[in-house]
Amino acid sequence: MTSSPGPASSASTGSGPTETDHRTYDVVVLGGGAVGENAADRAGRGGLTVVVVEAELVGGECSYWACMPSKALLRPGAVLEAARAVDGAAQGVTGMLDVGAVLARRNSFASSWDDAGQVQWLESTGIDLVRGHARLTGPRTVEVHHEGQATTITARCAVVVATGSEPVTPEIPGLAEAQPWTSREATAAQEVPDSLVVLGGGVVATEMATAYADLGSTVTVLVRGERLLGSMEPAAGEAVAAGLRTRGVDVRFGTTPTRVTRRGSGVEVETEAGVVTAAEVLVATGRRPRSGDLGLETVGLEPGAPVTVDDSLRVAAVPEGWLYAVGDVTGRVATTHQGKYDARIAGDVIAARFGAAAQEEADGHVEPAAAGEQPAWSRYRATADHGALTQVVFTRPEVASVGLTEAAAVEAGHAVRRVEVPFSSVAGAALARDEVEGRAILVVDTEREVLLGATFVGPEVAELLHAATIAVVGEVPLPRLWHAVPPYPTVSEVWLRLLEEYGL
Ligand SMILES: Cc1cc2nc3c(=O)[nH]c(=O)nc-3n(C[C@H](O)[C@H](O)[C@H](O)COP(=O)(O)OP(=O)(O)OC[C@H]3O[C@@H](n4cnc5c(N)ncnc54)[C@H](O)[C@@H]3O)c2cc1C
Ligand SMILES: NC(=O)c1ccc[n+]([C@@H]2O[C@H](COP(=O)([O-])OP(=O)(O)OC[C@H]3O[C@@H](n4cnc5c(N)ncnc54)[C@H](O)[C@@H]3O)[C@@H](O)[C@H]2O)c1
Repeated sequence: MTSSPGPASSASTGSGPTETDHRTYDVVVLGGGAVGENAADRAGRGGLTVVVVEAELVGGECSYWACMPSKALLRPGAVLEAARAVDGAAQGVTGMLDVGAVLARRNSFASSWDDAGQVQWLESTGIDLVRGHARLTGPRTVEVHHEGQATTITARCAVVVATGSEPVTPEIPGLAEAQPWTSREATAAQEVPDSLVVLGGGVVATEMATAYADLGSTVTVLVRGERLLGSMEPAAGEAVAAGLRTRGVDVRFGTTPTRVTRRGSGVEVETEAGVVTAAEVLVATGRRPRSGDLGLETVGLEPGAPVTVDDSLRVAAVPEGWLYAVGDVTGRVATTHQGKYDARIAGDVIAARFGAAAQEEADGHVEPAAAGEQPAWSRYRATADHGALTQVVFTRPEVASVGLTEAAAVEAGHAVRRVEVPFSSVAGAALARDEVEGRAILVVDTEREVLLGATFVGPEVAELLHAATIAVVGEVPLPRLWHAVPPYPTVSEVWLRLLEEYGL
């Protein structure tokens, strides 16, 4: 163990990996996505030598094929629509989206799929990068293969798995052979197809249906179940379905394809209710942990399964506490911000157990800070993963949620009251756009009079969410929230309406 970040030991004399390259670091992070980067950064700040192993682009899915490019595709349509929603401004907005400019701006937000900037950031933090596909070969040992060469890396302290997730393609006859789009093609496309069939009713399906409708595609969404955004409040899915239909999207519920065939310049999607043809088909039916080819079996774990962790992000099933996992691969969270939260905690736990501070404590015979179970809301325990997850769906209307839905709260055994108000009761919302739509929902624990969850559905509600998150995480009693006065005339006055509706 070294006491400060710096060059780690290496058996290699050359500058790059060779066939006999063997390196040793305090911490080895498998996967350089946004989440892995954060774990590496926090461990490094704690005085440990760290290497990140990355098979594709440093920055991962979020930077190049997920959050950033998808939001860049969605934003221009949202801005145009916001202007059109206000009389006086609407008259000044007479044109359509400039599709070429939208795609060019998206390219820029995806750094043109070049990770030089993120590599530079790694270098600036003193974290080393090894490119290639990593596999565990046993406790604390990783082998990396890249362009015919192998590097063996030994971790003195910890290995962190941060390899993300990959899309699932359902077993529909002909679908795989039809070479469907996944979220990668949808977020990176350089041309807009005339028409698009989307399979799925979750976040990717609704966001990409919105984006491609904005860009001029004729979009059909085939949903297996009876609602969109099934894990959120039902009102969210209903509003998003209505919003998509208003924008010309054909949303069909209770529809599962029976066969998909690519013919000439398009695809035919057969369903029990008839055939849908389109230029492309996008599969947006969920993701699975990217853990199938990671050597998990060498340390007693199941390849392909989520890498299950405890609240310190440690893989408890592996003895001696050297294996950690963060991000999508854990099956615990599926957003960048929640993955990064876990990564900050994992990095801090590792630094506290093995870093310079831990050394000082151990020398003084004091128990290292992150050993053992930590109290709720400790910086070494991912408490927010249970009951305070946040998410924004960038559809129109937007959906922003934190914590438990009413159904989840009831199922968890809480005494619950649902409080709901329309944005039409808020002066600031009427100023923001001429036709006010949307609603705010609170889920209140009536025994403790604190919030268990909140959902906002409406235009540009994303920025309203953090106040709710603070109330949930801070377990702020509603009578105290009464003293948090929202300015007039802002949309945040919806908080006042909600508390009045509750009876304060
Ligand atoms: C279309 C879309 C839009 C999204 N939009 C949002 C959003 O707006 N906001 C949000 O919070 N979340 C969003 N998400 C979710 C978000 O992208 C993920 O939660 C996030 O990328 C997970 O980060 P991660 O670091 O765990 O995994 P990834 O970003 O997948 O990173 C994992 C990295 O590990 C590397 N890797 C994998 N296996 C190996 C190996 N064996 N050896 C070496 N390297 C390996 C990969 O190449 C990759 O770079 C979106 C997802 C999709 C699909
Ligand atoms: N704004 C954001 O935060 C954002 C945006 C996009 C994606 N993401 C994350 O990425 C993850 C993946 O998104 P997603 O939309 O692919 O998954 P999802 O789990 O949100 O939705 C999957 C959808 O596919 C349906 N489905 C599943 N199997 C099917 C089958 N065999 N046939 C037909 N339909 C089927 C489900 O019923 C559901 O409607 C999500 O967990 C989400 O958190 C986040």
